[in-house]
Amino acid sequence: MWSALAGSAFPWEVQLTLLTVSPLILALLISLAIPRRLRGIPYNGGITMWFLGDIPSMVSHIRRKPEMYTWLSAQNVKLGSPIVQVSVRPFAAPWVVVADFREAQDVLTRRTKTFDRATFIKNVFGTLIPHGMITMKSDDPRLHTNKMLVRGFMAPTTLNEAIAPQLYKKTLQVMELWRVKAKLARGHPFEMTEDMANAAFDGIAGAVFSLDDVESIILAQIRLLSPLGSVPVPENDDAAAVHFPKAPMPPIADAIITLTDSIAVAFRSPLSGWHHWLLSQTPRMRKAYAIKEHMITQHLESAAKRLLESPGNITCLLDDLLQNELVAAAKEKRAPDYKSRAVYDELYEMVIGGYETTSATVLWGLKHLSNNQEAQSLLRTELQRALLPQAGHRFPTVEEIIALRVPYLDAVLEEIFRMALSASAHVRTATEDTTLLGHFIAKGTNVFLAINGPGFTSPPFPIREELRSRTSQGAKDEVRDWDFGTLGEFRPERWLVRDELGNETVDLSAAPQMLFSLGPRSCFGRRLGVLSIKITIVCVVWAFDLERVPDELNSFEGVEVLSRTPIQGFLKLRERSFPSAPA
Ligand code: HEM
Repeated sequence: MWSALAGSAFPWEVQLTLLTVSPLILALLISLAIPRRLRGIPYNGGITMWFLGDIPSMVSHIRRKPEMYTWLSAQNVKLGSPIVQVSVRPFAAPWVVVADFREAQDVLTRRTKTFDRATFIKNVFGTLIPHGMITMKSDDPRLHTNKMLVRGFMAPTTLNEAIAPQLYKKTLQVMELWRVKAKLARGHPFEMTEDMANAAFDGIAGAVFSLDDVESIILAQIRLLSPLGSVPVPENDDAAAVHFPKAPMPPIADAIITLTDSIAVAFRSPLSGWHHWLLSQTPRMRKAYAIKEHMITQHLESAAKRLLESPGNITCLLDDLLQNELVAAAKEKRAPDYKSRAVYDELYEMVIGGYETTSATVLWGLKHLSNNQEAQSLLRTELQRALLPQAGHRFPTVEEIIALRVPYLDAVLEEIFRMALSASAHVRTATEDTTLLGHFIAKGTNVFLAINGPGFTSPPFPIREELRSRTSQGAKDEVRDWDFGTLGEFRPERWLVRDELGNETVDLSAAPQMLFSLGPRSCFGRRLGVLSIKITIVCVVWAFDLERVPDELNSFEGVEVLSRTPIQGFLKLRERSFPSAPA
């Protein structure tokens, strides 16, 4: 630098100033980059920690095991503490990781003014849906407007009458695809991850936009595979998987999935939203964004025309949103504003929120059912007892599935949610200086409430009662002493109890489960997600035996894209004299 300046054309005053100021700027940058610790909260030490914080450790973990959240809760175990701090973002305050059911429940449901929607989440989703509610703090004045737009989405009538038929239609399509694949695979396992993600996309995109069948990824795949008489099958190795050719993605699905999957960059990269914003400027992403916008505009315009002619004819969530806006506009004597950014982002947010989360959860569920043959056959027996009299040799109708009252099915679903860990931590940001488990938490700190470690899937850390918040202490009796000895096992019966009349029912406090989070900012689409998962599980178990997959293809390791998905999503399906579709 000295020699470069000496030969430069700058006047000597400027050179002197640069020489004095540059080291100061460098020192300032270094001091900003050095992780600032929260006093008293355990953290990883060591020389690299001094400057880079935990970034090298996290990056090396993600290289071996592509999951950030398992690394986070592993730090609690490593440091032997229910509360730890990690430093994984340059120039940013450390994150706090809490691994304890009671404290997570307290933060999410009772300390909602002190802990709000996280800036981490805003950075993850902010590039694609800056006007979606998921990016907003609870005191954001836009939140109310957005909530008004989507207020009827999860109403039982909307879900049962308009949305469930869409989800059901798409589920029967994936059943048909798997029938074709199971026949071609001749008893060999095959990968389901992509099919399940595509089916979930078809389902949620159908529910939100009522997309045409030409946009269905699953139908394109059926068209490709059904005419094939055979595919190469490894003859001398029963454990080897069969692979199938893939149909090209329909353009709208391709664009939306490209955009949605790109969010993983913001989630995993130490530069988070910045990194994702840069990626979003590439020609491929810009093109995908333009296709998505054009598709929404077209659907909004045609639905607005249709709803003005015949109000109340709701076929998807977009119709419901428009109907809300038309009613509000008429009431307020103004023109409807159905092309606001809030409208576009809320509609697309439903796809982002519902696509990968739902498919990942179903995949984990199917893996557990294939590994637990007893639970699977008990579920089938219970479904047959409830449905055979009306359904006979066809798939149950969507109305029959909705009306099902089978406690064992509800218990299986609850156990799938508990073990899926497709969302393995919930995040909040402190809105003021406060304390958590006896430690000072500075305003602005991101707090990760890990649900994939101690207190959930393994015994909790012992915590002195006086370290808990006042509200947590007050709710002590709401949380049970669970038997952690069996929590690593898939046991749906843990949720079943007898009520005072002796009827079997599900006890939702029987085990620690908060997959959809808790409190006012928990999952908005939970009901839709549960409905979709219920329809899929019933149809799969009705149509196929899920045989145990050979060990070499049966790992329960996960990969985080946006949700945590199995790395090995193999299933071995045996068709049970395939049911016909309802007339
Ligand atoms: C198995 C399926 C699903 C899982 C595991 C899941 C999980 C979650 C989680 C963990 C959150 C964050 C909650 C928090 O910060 O406390 C969330 C938020 C959200 N989810 Fe889901 N979700 C699922 C399905 C869906 C579906 C189907 C939709 C849309 C139709 C959806 C829409 C949303 C929205 C809009 C939010 C933001 C809510 C807000 O800002 O208040 N989710 N979800």
